[in-house]
This record gives sequence, C-alpha cells and structure tokens, in this order.
Amino acid sequence: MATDFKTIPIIDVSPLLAKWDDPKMGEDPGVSEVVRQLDQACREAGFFYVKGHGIPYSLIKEVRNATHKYFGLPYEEKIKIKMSAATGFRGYQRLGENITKGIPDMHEAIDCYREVKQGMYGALGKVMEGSNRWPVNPPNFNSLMEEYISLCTDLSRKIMRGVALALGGSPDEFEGERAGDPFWVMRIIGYPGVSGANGQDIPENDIGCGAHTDYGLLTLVNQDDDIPALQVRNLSGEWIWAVPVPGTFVCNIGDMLKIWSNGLYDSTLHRVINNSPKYRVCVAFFYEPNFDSAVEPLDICKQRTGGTKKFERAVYGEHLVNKVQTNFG
Ligand SMILES: N=C(N)NCCCC[C@H](N)C(=O)O
Ligand SMILES: O=C(O)CCC(=O)C(=O)O
Ligand SMILES: [Fe+2]
Repeated sequence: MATDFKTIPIIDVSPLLAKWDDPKMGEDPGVSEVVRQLDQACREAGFFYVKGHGIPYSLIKEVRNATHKYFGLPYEEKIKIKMSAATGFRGYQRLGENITKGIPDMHEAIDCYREVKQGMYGALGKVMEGSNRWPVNPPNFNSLMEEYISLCTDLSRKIMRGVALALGGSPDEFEGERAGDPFWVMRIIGYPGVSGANGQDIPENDIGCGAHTDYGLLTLVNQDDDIPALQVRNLSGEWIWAVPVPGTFVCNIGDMLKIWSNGLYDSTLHRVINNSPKYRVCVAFFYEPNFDSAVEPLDICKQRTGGTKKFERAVYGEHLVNKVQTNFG
C-alpha cells in the first residue's frame, strides 16, 4: 500500500546487473543494498527511478527523437498503420481514441505487443492475435524499436530478480511458468501541448492520460527530458510529480505484481498532464507475466501479510484483454 511519499527515490541498479546470474547474488553486499532499496521503494511509492541500467543514453534519446518525428507527420500518414480489432489492437490510435474511466485521453499512440500467432493461446489469446504495425517513416523506426524492446526486456527481467529477492523469494521466482516467457507491451505516446488539439475536432481537456494503474509486473517509462507531466498519487491523494531525470527510467509496479506480492507492493495510480506548450512524448515499456500465467498470491508473501490471501487468482491475458476492450469502447 502506498504511503504519503513526497518524492520518488532513485535506485542505481548496476550492482544487481553485475551479479544477476550469480547463484549467490543474494549474498552479495552490493546486490543486497539494491534489494533493500527496491523493497523500500515498492512498499512506499510503487515508483522509483532506475539509473545505472546500462541502456545507452544515445538509444534512449533516439527512440524519443524517432517518436517526435512520427507524431509530427500529417494525420493521413500516421493513420496508415491504424489500430483496430482486426490488427489485434496493434497500431496507431488518434487523439481521444483511448478512454480512461469514461473520459477520452488527450494522447495519440502506437500500441505494440509481443506477437501472438493464430491459435497460440486458444480462445484466451484470440483478441490479441496479430503482428505489430510499424510506420515506414521515419526510416529504421521498426529496427530501432525492436532493439529497444530487447534491451528493455533484459533489464526488466534483471530488475524482477531483485524484486523477487526483496519479496523474500529466490531470484528465479518470476521465471518459468510465471514470467519466464514474458508478454510485453509497448506504447509509443504523444501528448500535444496546451491548445495543441485545436482544429482537430476533438473535445479539449487537459488530461493526457487519466488516472490508472498499469497491468503487469514492471513499467519502464522513457519520457522527454524537459517536460514534467507524469504524476503519481500518494496515500492522502496528493499528486507527486515524477519529474524527468535525464538518463533514468521511471519504473513502476503493475497489477500482477500487486497480486503476486499479496499487496506488499501496490500498483500505484498515476496520470499524465502536459501543461507545457511543447509536444511531449513518452515510450512506455511494460514487462508482464506469461500471457497464460495464472497469478495468485505467493506463499512467501502470504506468510508475511497475515497468512490470508487478499486477492483472487487472475489470468494475466484475461486482465489485459478486459483492459484493451474497455480502453477502446
Ligand atoms: N498497458 C498499459 N498499462 N497501458 C496503460 C494505459 C492507461 C490508460 C488506459 N485507458 C486505462 O484506462 O488503463
Ligand atoms: O506518459 C507517461 O509518462 C506515462 C504513461 C503511462 O502511464 C502509461 O502509458 O501507462
Ligand atoms: Fe501507466
């Protein structure tokens, strides 16, 4: 459960990354210190900044630059990769198309998901079947994003090994049937600056993305360096800014980790408001359980929270499909 945190901690994960595949990683003093910080951040805020992650700043920047270029194209160009139920909800959605708690969000986006081949998960996977839709402009967008996805997947897996230790488990707690074959989601998002929606026949409001929690395990947010817009809600309902810290990712916990941890860690509400005159982009990478993973409180976490389970079992793929279907009406 989130507390009345006022700031979001910064965690240097480099000691964890150096030892991630060492069977004795839990005994390493550097790793133990990272694990302690992860545990505190996950309990208090459900949000932290990650530094020392090893993903080159040049790539992080290039991903955002390419995103600015794509959203800067004329609508007719962007809509060539339109998202629909027929594409497995992959592709471009215009401003106001995504809905949060009944209100259209003032963002446009490209949604991408791990590929789901026909029949891969039976009826469970049907809605998400499809391959990603990539723009031809800017050139190399596809390969750039594929490289980025691969690095974000590796980093997330390693952070989850630290989280597993923080929960008192073995580093492999989230491997295998749980998240050894992680589903991933990536949202490439653009938020017009104030008045940016003018002339597009879209109802104006100032909420770029309404208050929500993320759906899976961990999110890595790559946001523009110069525009504060992401806000995180603390226990008393104050909105705390996750101001950009160049070179870091904002990392937060999703709904499935809340369940697995039996509420030791919570998926914290957050929202986006771009009050600046500048167009803001964010590339959010979501590291999630196996699509068909049945998620229920871990025994080690139940023991630490009074012995009873606080959440019912959820199948990750069902949770995702429910969300996707309500997001687009
Ligand atoms: N895959 C993730 N986490 N996407 C987050 C989107 C949040 C907004 C969405 N309309 C909602 O209400 O969930
Ligand atoms: O734009 C951001 O900073 C965060 C976006 C977000 O919360 C999401 O897509 O789930
Ligand atoms: Fe989010």
